[in-house]
Amino acid sequence: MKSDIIKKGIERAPHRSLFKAMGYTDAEIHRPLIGIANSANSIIPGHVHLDKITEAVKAGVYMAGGTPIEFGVIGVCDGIAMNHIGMKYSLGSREIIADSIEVMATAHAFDAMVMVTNCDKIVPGMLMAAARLNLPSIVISGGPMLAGLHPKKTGKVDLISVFEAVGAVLSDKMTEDELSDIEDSGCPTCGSCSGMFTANSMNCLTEAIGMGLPGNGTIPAVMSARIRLAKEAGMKIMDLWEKDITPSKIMTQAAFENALAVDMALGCSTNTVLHLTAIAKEAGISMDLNHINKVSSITPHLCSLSPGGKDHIEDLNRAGGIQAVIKELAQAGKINLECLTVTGKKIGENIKNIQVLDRDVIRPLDNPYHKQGGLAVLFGNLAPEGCVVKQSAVCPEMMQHKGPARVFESEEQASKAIMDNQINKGDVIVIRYEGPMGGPGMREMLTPTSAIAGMKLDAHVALLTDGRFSGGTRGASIGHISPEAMQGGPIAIVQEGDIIEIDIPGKTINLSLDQNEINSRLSGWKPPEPKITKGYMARYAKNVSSASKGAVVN
Ligand SMILES: CC(C)(O)[C@@H](O)C(=O)O
Ligand SMILES: [Mg+2]
Repeated sequence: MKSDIIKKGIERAPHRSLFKAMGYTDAEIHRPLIGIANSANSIIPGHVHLDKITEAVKAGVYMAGGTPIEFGVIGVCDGIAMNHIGMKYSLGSREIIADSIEVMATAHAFDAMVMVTNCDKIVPGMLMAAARLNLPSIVISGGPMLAGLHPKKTGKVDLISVFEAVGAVLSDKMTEDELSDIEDSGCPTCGSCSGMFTANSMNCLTEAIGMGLPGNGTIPAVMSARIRLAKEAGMKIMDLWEKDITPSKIMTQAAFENALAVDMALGCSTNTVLHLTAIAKEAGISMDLNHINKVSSITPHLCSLSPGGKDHIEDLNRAGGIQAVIKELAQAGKINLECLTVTGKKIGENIKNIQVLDRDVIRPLDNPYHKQGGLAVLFGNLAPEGCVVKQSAVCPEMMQHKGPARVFESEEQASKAIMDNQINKGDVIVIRYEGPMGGPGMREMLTPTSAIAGMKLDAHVALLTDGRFSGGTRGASIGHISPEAMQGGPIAIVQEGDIIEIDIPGKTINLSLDQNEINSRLSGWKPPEPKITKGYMARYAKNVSSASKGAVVN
C-alpha cells in the first residue's frame, strides 16, 4: 500500500502516534488512506453544501473498508468575483488548487483520492491534480442549482437573467422593481448556477471523460440522489484502488475526444477550451485549437440550454443526462465506447440500458438545434494563434459581421461606455490587456456581455477580447484572442475606427489592414507596466502561458 511509507514498521511509530492523536484507531490506520479534497466554503453557492457531500463520500469509503481523510481546498465564486479586481484572481486559483492537492496527497502518502467539487476553477484544478498524481481518483460534484421561477411572469430565470436585467434597467427597458424580483428569484437553491455555464460544463465533461460517475454532471444539488451518488463515489474509490484503475487509464486521448464531442453537443462554456487543454497537458496529451473546429464540424449541437437556449441542467437531467447525450452521439459512431470510466467499466457498458427520455431537450442527431457544435475557433491576422466563440449562442445576424473597432484598455472602460450608451449598432468592441499575462489573470467578463444582451444590442454589436467570458455569456463575444496584447499580439495595435471582419462560419477574424501597416504599428509598440506588482498574481503573470495553450503556469 502506498501509505505504508507513513505507517508501517518500527520507524513509523511516531507517525502512527500522530494519527492516534487525531483519534484514528489501529484498524483505521491499517486500511487504505483515501484523501478527500473538500472544497466546501460559505462564499460559493455551489460549495455551501459540500460538507454534506463530503460526509456522504466518507460514509461510502468507510462502508467499503477504507479510511477517509479530509482536507480543505480553496475556491472562488466567479459570480461574486465578477467585474472587479477579484476576477483577476479566479483563473489562477485553478493552479493553486491543483498544486495544493498535489502537496497534500504526496506529503501524506494517500492511496487514492476523492475530489469534492462544483464550480468553475475547482473542477479543472482537481482534474489537473488527478492527472498529475495518477492515484486512483473520482471527482464528485455538488450538483447544479435549480432554475428560478419568475414570481410574476411565466418562465424560468437564472443568474444570467439577473446580469442581463441590469443592462435592461440601464437602457430603460425594465424597472428597478422587476430587477429586484429577478434578483430574488434567479438563484433559488444551493448548487452551481443552473444553466450550461462553466461549472456545469466542466461537471458534465468530467462525466464524459470518465472521471465522474453517471449522473455527476446533472443531478441537482438539492436532490437526495446527489447524496446517494456521493456515497457511491466513496464506495467506488475502494474498487478503483483495488483494481489500480488510475486517471492515466481513464483520461486517454480517446477520452478527451469523447469529452470534446459531448462539449459540442451540449454547447458548453468557452472556458472548457482552456480547461481541457490544461488537463490534457497534465495527462501528457496534446490538444490544439484546430482540433476543436474539426470536432465541432462533425458534431451537431443537440441541447438548447441557457444562456443560448431555453432549458436548464434540471431539464437535461430529466431527459437522461450526460449518459443519454453520450448514447445519442454513440449511435452515430461519435463516441469511443472502449474508454474506461470510474464505474470500473467501459462507456459502452455504462450506456447499454440508457435512453433519451425527452427528445426536445436532447434532440436526435438528424434534427439538431445547430448542425455544428457549440464552439468555434477563429484564426486571422487579429488572432494568429486563435480565439474562441460559443457559436451556438450567437444571433444569426452576427455570424458574419464587419464594423468599426471601439477600443478599450480594460473591462472597466468598456463596461462604462456600454452602460453610458456610447456604443453604436454595428460597432466591434475591443477589450485588451485583459489576457492571462496582461490582466493579469484573464478576467471573465460577464458584465459587459450581459449589458449588451440586456440592452438588446446583441444582434448588432460584437465584442472581442484577449480576456475570457462566462459560460453564461451569449452573443458575438469572441475571447481568448492569442497572442494577447501584453505579449505584442496584433490586438495591441488596433485603433479606434479600424474595420474588423468576423466570419464565424468561415472561422476567420481579420483587421482590414495590410500586413505592412500591422507590422509597422507593431514595431512601435511597447508593453505597458504590469498592473499587479506583488503577490501571487505578479508571479503568475511572469510564468503563465498563452490562452491558446490553456493559460497554464509553467
Ligand atoms: C458566474 C458563472 C455563471 O459561473 C460564470 O463564471 C461562468 O463562467 O459560467
Ligand atoms: Mg466562470
